[in-house]
Amino acid sequence: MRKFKTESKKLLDLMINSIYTNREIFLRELISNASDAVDKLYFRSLTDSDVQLSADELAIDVAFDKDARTITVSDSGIGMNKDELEKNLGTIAHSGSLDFKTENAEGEQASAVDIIGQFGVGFYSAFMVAKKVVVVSKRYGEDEACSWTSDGVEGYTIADAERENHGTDVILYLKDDADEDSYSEFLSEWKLRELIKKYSNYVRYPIRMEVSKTRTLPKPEDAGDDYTPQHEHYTEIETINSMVPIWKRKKSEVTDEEYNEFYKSDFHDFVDPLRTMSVHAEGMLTYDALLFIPGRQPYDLFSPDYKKGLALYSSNVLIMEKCEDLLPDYFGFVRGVVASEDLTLNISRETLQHNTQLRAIAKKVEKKIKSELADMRDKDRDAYEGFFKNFGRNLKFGIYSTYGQAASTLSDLLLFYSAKQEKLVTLDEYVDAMLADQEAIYYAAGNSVERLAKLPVVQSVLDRGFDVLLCAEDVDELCLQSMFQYKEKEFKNVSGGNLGLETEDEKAAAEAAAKDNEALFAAMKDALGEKVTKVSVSTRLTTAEAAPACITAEGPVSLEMEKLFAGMPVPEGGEAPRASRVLEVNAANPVFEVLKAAQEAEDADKVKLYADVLYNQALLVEGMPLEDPVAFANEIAQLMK
Ligand SMILES: Nc1ncnc2c1ncn2[C@@H]1O[C@H](COP(=O)(O)OP(=O)(O)OP(=O)(O)O)[C@@H](O)[C@H]1O
Repeated sequence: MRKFKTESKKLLDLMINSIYTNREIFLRELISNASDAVDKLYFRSLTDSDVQLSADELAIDVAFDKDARTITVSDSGIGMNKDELEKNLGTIAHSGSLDFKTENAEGEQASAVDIIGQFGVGFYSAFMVAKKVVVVSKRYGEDEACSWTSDGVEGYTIADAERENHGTDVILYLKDDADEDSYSEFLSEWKLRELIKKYSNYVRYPIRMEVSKTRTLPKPEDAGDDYTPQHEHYTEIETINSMVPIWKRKKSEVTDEEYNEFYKSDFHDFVDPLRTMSVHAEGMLTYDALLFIPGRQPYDLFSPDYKKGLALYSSNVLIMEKCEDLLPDYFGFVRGVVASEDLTLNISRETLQHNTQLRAIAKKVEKKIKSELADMRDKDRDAYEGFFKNFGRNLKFGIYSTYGQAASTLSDLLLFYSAKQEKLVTLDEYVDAMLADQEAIYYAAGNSVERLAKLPVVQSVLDRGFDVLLCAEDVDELCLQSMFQYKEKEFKNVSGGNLGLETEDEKAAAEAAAKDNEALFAAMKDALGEKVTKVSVSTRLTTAEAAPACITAEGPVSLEMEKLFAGMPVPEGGEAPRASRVLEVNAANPVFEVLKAAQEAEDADKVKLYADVLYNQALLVEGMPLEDPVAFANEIAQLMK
């Protein structure tokens, strides 16, 4: 069989320029290699009693030199000799680390190490930012040090070198700044610290860097009253990473305080999380997850800039800052971390090869969040109401945007304001409190609970003993309508078509009033024209005390939805959907007698005037805009004359 030939120059170019989308990951890759090298030596110390290591040897150092434009990553790990430099860095896609892992997979101590490398390409990412890379290395237990130098284009040279102790220095000579590409940004303490924190915070060995600090000098004894405190700058070696991932620790051993601090620092919040959840799963896929429900609503939650997702770690190295696939949209407010050693990464470590793994984790994560919320709803109602105030909208929108599909997960988490109980209730609580003969779940939609509570149509349902959910958020009605029903009880808008709540007597009375006053209703419909589809006798306003008239909507578009659609952009040539409005007249209210009298007197102008006034009043009560407020004001003035 013939062997494939490779154009190594082209392959290298491909490695450097096509694999990664984000060049700042070069530091992550070099630190991961250093960590692997330390890990290998640590492994030796566990399996060979002649190998004794000091704590200092189990560390990684990062340094930079602004003038020389270099960044150096050093470790006191296993190191490489000439042959290894040739094999590992001279062969693209050869991973000495993968070999190590495979060779030692069976050993007793295998679980003590956490080797990150597997593809044999990460090192070359250095050439995204460096025009030259020099590696100086000395293999543990050997006397000679050697170096490997390359410009990442033509090839590499290997030579003898000096290094006191075992380990490796990787020295990057940064590229020159070009118009749009600045490499100098990496030559700063602040930037390197940020990158270490972001990608390598949980690497198990300390990553140290010299940092500059300021301190106040002690006040001299002979200082006078006018002494102003003096400061001095100094440098100090500091460990930048926090090393132990909090999600790897047993829940019982971590204090709430520690979880809260972790949440606030890693997710940039200044308020403690409302709830913290931890998941540890073993089996086909072993992983840990640490999830937080924020204690406040992020200011950009509903802006297009908000990105949902959980941080994804593999072998303690950050793979994705926000892995969207781990969270459904409706739980997009949850922050947290998923960490697993079992993920099949793609070569750039930017994504996974198998989405089935993500799907399996996402399913578990969703279940966990749901059960946590249900638990809070049942055991800590105050906290839950606080949560719902912040994120209830996400849940309602989740039901609407999935056309009701998410209702099976979310509907029992919803809260609505009950007009009868004057507090927030769940749908279960509403259904449990339903009267024996109640067939539907009644709701009213508008823009404030207080206003809705006063609506005649709401009062008429309450008067019959039925509770009404007062829905004051724009998404409420869309959410209820996409669910259609809850526990086989249909949702019904109290200002929708006939609710069928009237008694036989009321029905008969309404029919009689309609029959006796056909001409009056025809005249009123005539007067109102296209504004209404019908003027009829109300079967919901049936007492003298109830309002003289109300507006209801027949058909699928409710009055509240009409308002909502009116605020949305309409496609060209289209028209915003309108509700079919019905003016319902209360035949028991004294006003009806006045109407009848005007009709009997054949005073068409008066009938028109009254119809207009009643219609506009009903619109006002509903919170609907008047089509012609000036005309309405004139009509009222006319009545007063
Ligand atoms: N600091 C180091 N000390 C010792 N060996 C190293 C060091 N850096 C790299 N190597 C060797 O070079 C090999 C290639 O490194 P490279 O970063 O390209 O790939 P990798 O780490 O094996 O895999 P991946 O592409 O998944 O990161 C490593 O497997 C390791 O054997």
